[in-house]
Amino acid sequence: MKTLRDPKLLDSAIENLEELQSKFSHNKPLIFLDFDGTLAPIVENHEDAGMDEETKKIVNELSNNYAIAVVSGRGLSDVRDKVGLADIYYAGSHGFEIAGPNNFEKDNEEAEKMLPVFDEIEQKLQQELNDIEGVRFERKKFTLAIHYRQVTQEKISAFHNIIENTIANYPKLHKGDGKKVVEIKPNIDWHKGKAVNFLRKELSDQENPFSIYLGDDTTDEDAFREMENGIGILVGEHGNDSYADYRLESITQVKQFLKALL
Ligand SMILES: O=P(O)(O)OC[C@H]1O[C@H](O[C@H]2O[C@H](CO)[C@@H](O)[C@H](O)[C@H]2O)[C@H](O)[C@@H](O)[C@@H]1O
Repeated sequence: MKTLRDPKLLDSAIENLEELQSKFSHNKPLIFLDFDGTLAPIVENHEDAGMDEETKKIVNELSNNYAIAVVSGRGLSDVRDKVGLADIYYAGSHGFEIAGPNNFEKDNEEAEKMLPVFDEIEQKLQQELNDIEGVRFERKKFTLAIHYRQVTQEKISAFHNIIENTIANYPKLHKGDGKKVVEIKPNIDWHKGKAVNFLRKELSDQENPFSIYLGDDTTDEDAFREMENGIGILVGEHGNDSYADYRLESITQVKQFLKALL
């Protein structure tokens, strides 16, 4: 059972590398990687995010030695294009759409039924938020991100109020938060943690394979908390307590850590 802790009290995964590696010395771990804030730096416009050449090379080499999956809030096709590796697994839309090698595909069936509701709320929110400058919509298959990184401080509470009032009329949807983004998701008991547990069965023949999950945002907490046999590593901070076991300060440290696994 994982417990919530102040991230400042978490041990560094880099400074405690030997201790950490000893936990899986006889058992090659599965590796789960979040994308934004973990493999790619957070940038002003969501379209511009990307991995640098060094990170691409490390993830590519890692995929030759380990079973890996990238688990992202981004849409599946978007994150797959940005990572660019054909032979690994991906979970997009916060786990609602999953794909892997040999044409493996698994969309959440309940979420599938909600696509018309997403179309409706997207249109409605676009009209209602039209007067707030800087709002950016990002439609993923099963989730809708509404970015406010470029909204001025004095408009932010109006932004949240409009979304709150609108979503109150849509019981089939619920609202989550991320870094300067509101995410509208299906109101279904499914998230990155459940997607990771599903993938752990796909990626391994073992009953309960050892796994490592690296992530930076509140949505990654679902994966840290649900991890049955493994280590969660929080990258940077998201402003709240964490279920992670270790921390890394930055994407530079993520690269150092992943290189050490090669
Ligand atoms: O689960 P992740 O892979 O971490 O995706 C979470 C969200 O990341 C993206 O938004 C965030 O990164 C943007 C680019 O750096 C930044 O501009 C934005 O403010 C951040 O919230 C992505 O656009 C979302 O769809 C993901 O859900």
